[in-house]
Amino acid sequence: VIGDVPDNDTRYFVGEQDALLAFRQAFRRLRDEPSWKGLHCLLHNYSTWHGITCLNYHVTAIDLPDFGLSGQLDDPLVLANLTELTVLSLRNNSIQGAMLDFYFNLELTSIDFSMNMLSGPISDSLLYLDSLESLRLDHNMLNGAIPPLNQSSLKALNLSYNYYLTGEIPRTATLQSFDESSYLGNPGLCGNPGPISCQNRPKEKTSSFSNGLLLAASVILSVTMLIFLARSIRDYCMEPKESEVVKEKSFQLDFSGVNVNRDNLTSEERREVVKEVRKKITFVRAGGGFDLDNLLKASADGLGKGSFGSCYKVVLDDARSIVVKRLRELSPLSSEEFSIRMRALAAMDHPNVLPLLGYYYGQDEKLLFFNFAQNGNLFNRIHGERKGPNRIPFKWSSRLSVAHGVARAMKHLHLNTKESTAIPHGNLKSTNVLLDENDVVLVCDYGLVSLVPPSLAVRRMVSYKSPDYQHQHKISKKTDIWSYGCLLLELLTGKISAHSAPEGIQGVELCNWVHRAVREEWTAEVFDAEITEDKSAWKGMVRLMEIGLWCIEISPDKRPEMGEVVRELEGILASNCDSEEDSTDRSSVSEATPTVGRGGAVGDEW
Ligand SMILES: Nc1ncnc2c1ncn2[C@@H]1O[C@H](COP(=O)(O)OP(=O)(O)OP(=O)(O)O)[C@@H](O)[C@H]1O
Repeated sequence: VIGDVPDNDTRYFVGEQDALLAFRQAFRRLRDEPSWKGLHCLLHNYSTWHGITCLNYHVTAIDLPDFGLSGQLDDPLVLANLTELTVLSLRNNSIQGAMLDFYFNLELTSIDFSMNMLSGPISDSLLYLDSLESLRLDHNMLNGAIPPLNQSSLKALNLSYNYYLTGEIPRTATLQSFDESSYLGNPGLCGNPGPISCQNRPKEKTSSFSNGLLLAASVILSVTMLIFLARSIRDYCMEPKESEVVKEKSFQLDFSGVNVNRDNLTSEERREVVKEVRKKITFVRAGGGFDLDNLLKASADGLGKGSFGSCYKVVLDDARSIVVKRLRELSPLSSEEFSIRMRALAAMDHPNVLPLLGYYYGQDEKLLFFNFAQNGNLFNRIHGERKGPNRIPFKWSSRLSVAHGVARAMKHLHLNTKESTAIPHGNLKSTNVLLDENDVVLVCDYGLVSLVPPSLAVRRMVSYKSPDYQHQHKISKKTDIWSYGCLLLELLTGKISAHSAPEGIQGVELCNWVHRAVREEWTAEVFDAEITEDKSAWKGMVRLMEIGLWCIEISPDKRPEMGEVVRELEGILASNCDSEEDSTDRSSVSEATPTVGRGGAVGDEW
């Protein structure tokens, strides 16, 4: 029914949408398919996308048999976000490469990849599909051993004519219950109920056997890894409180040293544990996933403790660095509520917003996963190593592009925040502005106001306290704009604001200080000495200071919108480029000292 949107309409199933888009990307036929456009299940609860079925606003079926799909799915977890998927039918296409993994598609009842060109082993993930009723993988080129499928739900199986399946058909009740037609056309496969007896197998099958052994070993290994994952997460959740952890500077997520007696768990219990853990970790971005086993094996270094928890850096085996943000003192949120909020955060996709990769929801523990920003935070860039030999000057043009990047991110957050469910940033400050390896700005810690009780949000958020915030205890877009103004003042003056200084660091009443400077017509001293050397940029600096003052107008109504700020900054950037060109010609450099005046943008007296 069109318009039948649930109350929680802020949710935007970006994960599901992304999964389908990534799937589409692999096949030209789908890229050209006119119906695969726009939102799929979210707004209508039915799909206009050919072959896609929705139920309760989730994708439940992909049914594209005989559809001319030719190509390869490079990411085996491409459909991981389709957690409600029950039917996957891609029969009689030309799909190549490895089979998909279904570790996160636990509701699957029917999988049909028959008559494609799949190669490589049959995915072990099938072992975890408790509701699987029908599995058709016939007429492909799959190799290796058959995983020991034993779900009683499985009523139809066809693995015939893959040619390269090897080893003995596992003696599980389920696999033994099918007749030989399920296994025909695999000369390396032996044992009941297949057509070839293991005794009669030719000698050269040793290699196949060892392949089988290897595969069986890898199945066991991966199950073992998953049990570690489950136990590690459980043990991780019982780690000392974050204050102790941060004090230690680092801690180990690896519990492989702990004497885990895996034999204590029946296979049924193992599967339960693994399923539970998998259900609790959700990746919200296609391609944003990472190997969880790796995550738990790596050691984690404490990055610091903030208002809502602590951050840890974890370096994965593939050298990728992940940040785990461990949240505390949240509102009591059900898994569903938490996931709606997470998906709202994930939907805030912008090149200057640090993307959420995924999250973990446990009873006592909530974790968010992000990429690590290599060049640290803006606070350290402005104030770090000030007098030390390692200080790299933070030039005007870099500061201006940081100001621009933050403004773009804030504009995006504001435009994509519905008034009714308002999630403004809420906590903009220099430690929440990160720089990646190319110095691209990534604003982080946005939207957390939606996760904490209002009383706590009021006490802990809005780092640079605006007068309206102090009086009314209301967090709004206008308090964000105030914070942005303070951030500009910090960037321009190089002074630490008392309101946003990390614990143990002294700061000044920055807004008052700048207003005094303006009132008393101080000149260049108001700016950080590191940038005033570049005299060609003074005009831009003055203009940026004026924008900062505009943002910290006492009356919220007089503060600009972020869109206006972005426009103003783009004006400065354009003239900055001009003056950089001109500055090669010394004659055009003004020698006048800058004076911050009250431009048209600045109104109220202080
Ligand atoms: N993805 C990231 N990459 C690099 N550093 C990060 C990342 N996320 C957070 N940090 C850094 O980790 C430290 C701790 O962050 P955290 O968010 O816990 O606290 P905070 O930003 O100081 O305060 P608050 O919680 O009030 O925002 C900060 O110095 C922050 O800049």
